[in-house]
Amino acid sequence: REMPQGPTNQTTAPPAAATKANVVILATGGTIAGAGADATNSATYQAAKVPVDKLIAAIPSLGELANVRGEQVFQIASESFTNAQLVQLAKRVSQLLKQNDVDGVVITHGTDTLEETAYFLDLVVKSDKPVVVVGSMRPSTALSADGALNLTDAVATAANPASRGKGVLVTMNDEIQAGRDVTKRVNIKPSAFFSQWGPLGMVVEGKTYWFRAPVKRHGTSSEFDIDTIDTLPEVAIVYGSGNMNPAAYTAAVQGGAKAIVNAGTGNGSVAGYAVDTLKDLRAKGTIVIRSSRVGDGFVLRNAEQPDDKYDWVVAHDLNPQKAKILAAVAMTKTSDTKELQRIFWEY
Ligand SMILES: NC(=O)C[C@H](N)C(=O)O
Repeated sequence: REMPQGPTNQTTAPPAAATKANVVILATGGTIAGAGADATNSATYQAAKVPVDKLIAAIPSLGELANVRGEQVFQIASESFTNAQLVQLAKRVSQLLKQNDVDGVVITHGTDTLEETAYFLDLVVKSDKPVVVVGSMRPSTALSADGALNLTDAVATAANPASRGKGVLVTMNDEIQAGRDVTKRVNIKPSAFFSQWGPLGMVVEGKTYWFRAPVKRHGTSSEFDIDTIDTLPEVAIVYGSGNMNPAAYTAAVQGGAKAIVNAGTGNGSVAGYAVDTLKDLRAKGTIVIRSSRVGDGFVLRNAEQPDDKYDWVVAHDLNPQKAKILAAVAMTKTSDTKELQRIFWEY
């Protein structure tokens, strides 16, 4: 849009560029950078195709919210994210946030594992500056594509000093969610992201509106720091179901897992016929963490299973994929189960 010209309009001119926040957009791929063959292709497309400079250029109004610049970190679909990439991305975020000329960071990301990355950054990036992770459910080539507005909301949130100290945030479908709590709940609609504790706020027409703030440890109050983490231990999730095969637990450990997150039925329960397998693995050193395949609620210690007696850990309200992230981060420091349980209560 054209800005007013000439001396008579000077008092109504937008704020000078120097007063705007500097936001770096780190692009990693995903559907937000996806492209389909036709505008009717909302679900059939290739993720991770459009480079970050093109994403930014497609939304000229971003420049009214902040001084933005892009950096292509990866170009992948998020289901292909590895621990090595998580570490590399977090180190880059940490490095950027230490710069005086960076006020906030936005990360464009596939939605499949967006919740893992957001929680990981929440735990290990020691800064109060806003970090916002964003994706889209439809590629930019589709009718009613959601990426441009989600990215606009992310930049608006990252540029706003009110977003500082609230942990890593996620902007999807007009909402501002806590990176710790949010999870992908629907695999095909723009309203895909949900937190059982509710969104923190909303973004409407480039303005943020806040209603709550996280209480769990994160950012500068976290004991973890990406600057001292180079690798993450292997953690496996084993899914509970009726008539499940306990050999899945053993196979995970044989495959290199140092911890198993049990995506248990109900309140993180374990089939009676599988208990001995898990007790045996724990006796040989594997960390056993009880989470639940049920989306909401939280696993209670010593309910369903005697965790004190078996020396198991409970995942609190973290779903299995979030519990996997916290376990991996925590185990860079300790394999003491009392310490691990403390960490699961606090983060
Ligand atoms: N909507 C998406 O972004 C899904 C895609 N598979 C990804 O996670 O990269």
